[in-house]
Amino acid sequence: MDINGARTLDIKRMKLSPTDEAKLESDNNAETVNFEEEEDDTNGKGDISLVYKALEDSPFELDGDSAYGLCLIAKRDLKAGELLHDDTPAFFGPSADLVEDYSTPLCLGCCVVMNDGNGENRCPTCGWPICSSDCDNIEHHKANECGLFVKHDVKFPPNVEIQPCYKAIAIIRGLLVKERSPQMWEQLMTLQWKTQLQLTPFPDFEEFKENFGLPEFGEEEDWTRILGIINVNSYSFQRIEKKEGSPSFGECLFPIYSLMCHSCSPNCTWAIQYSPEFSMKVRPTVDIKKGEMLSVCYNHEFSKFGFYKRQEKIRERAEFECKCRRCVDPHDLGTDLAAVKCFKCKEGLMLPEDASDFEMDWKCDKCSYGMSPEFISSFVESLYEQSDMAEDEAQETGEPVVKIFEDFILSNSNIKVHSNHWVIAEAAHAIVRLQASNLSKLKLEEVNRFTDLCQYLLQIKNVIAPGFSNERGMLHHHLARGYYMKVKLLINTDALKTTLSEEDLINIHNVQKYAMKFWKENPHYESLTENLKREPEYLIGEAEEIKLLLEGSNVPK
Ligand SMILES: C[S@@+](CC[C@H](N)C(=O)[O-])C[C@H]1O[C@@H](n2cnc3c(N)ncnc32)[C@H](O)[C@@H]1O
Repeated sequence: MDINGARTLDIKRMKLSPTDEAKLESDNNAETVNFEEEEDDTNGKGDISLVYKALEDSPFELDGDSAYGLCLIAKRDLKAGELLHDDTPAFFGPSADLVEDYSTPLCLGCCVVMNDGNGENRCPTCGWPICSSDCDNIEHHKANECGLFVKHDVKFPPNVEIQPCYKAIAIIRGLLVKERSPQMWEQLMTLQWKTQLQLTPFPDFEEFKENFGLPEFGEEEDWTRILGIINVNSYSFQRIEKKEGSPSFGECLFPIYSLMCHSCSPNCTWAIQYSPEFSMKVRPTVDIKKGEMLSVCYNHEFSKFGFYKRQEKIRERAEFECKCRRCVDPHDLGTDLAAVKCFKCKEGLMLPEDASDFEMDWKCDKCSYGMSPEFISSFVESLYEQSDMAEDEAQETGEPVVKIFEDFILSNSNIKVHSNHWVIAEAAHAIVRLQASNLSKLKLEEVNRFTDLCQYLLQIKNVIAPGFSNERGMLHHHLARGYYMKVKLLINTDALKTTLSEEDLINIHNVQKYAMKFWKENPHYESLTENLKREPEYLIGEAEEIKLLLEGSNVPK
């Protein structure tokens, strides 16, 4: 369950007029050359002493690394699960990536999509979308663009497309930090604002400012700098729901956690709290030794892929080459999430020898047969598409979707790809998600298959998302609920005592306890909708029943 969407790092492209796009296209090469010739100003020229000062009381400090740039390292040994420093955003803004047009605007206060019959609600002062009277007085709106829009008579909707319009709200709030808090501005100016690969050119802001209605506001250089800082550093949230059915989409710039680096097998987990003001919480998922770098996974979506596709995504969308310990290993830390079966001998496994060489042929470890990465990539892509069509296939054929996923696993696992290959793991995950919402209706053999799949996924996550990670926590939750259903079914057929020993029941209770601990200490918990909060409540009741059973009572019924 990915509550917070992703670290933004998914470069948001400002849509420019066609003329500008063409101009940027032709300027692009020249720009790259200039960029290389320029002295390296990737991290800006703010006052770094302010960063040191801001970190004085925290259990981590600033460090530098040749592969990662600035990063945070532990000042003392950190314990798995301990809550680190809460960071409040220097500014945030609604993110319109998933919104189509101005008819369902985003609230400038809480970033909720106004699709609940409140699409016409406006701020009484500036006339821009505000969902309710609760949001009228939100400081981030009132003290920022609200007055500016009144002063310059900027009306909603402005004469620009919806995505850049909302991006401009975040940029304007960032620019206003310069006047409202010069110290924070200096601190922000130390942040990285250009990506390593620099695939997306910066827009020419002059025309945009004109169309938006703020031709005189802010220097173009500062607009560019703040957009760059947002693109490289902001964390986005996509699924925190203020109320059921009305999701919020936004991105926040955190002055401290912007310095944390990414890992595809991280040692910390993060969450953005919806209220009071989008604070960010970070916890180590494993014990971290003094001097070790803290890392989070910027985008959980990427983590599921094997090394090749994952790196491709990170390069494309975050514009850097990931140097984490998982990405430098073609074996994905021994899980072999990307390994395919040899096309020739059908026995060996194919992977490249060097994960950092994207053009290297993949070689069979038994017969040395080689294939190009492009071929392997399109082969894997077509397998994934096949499993991705399961829902459509189920609708067309009337076959249960779980069966279609099962057949997919059966015909590909250990036949065309490694049994841990990410396309297989994804199909297994799809089954777990589908069956989890249907557990009380499953037969014993289906429940057994469900718990087997949870364990299969756990053996992968134990390596790539170790410790107290969200992924392992959720899998323990599903496993615990599956075990409980099994106990219940066995009791109903009077087969409990002959099937499960007392030791088995103790193990089941331990899994329940682990899952409850995951919920209790989960930084995502407060952000869950009421609906999702019911899940841990079921678990607590079920754990109580297993405990009573262990003590000799005759529950559950
Ligand atoms: C949010 S910033 C982190 C702080 C940044 N290193 C700095 O110097 O300010 C994200 C950037 O850090 C670098 N980075 C973070 N994680 C990395 C990783 N796993 N491998 C390589 N570079 C990484 C990339 O340049 C990325 O665009």
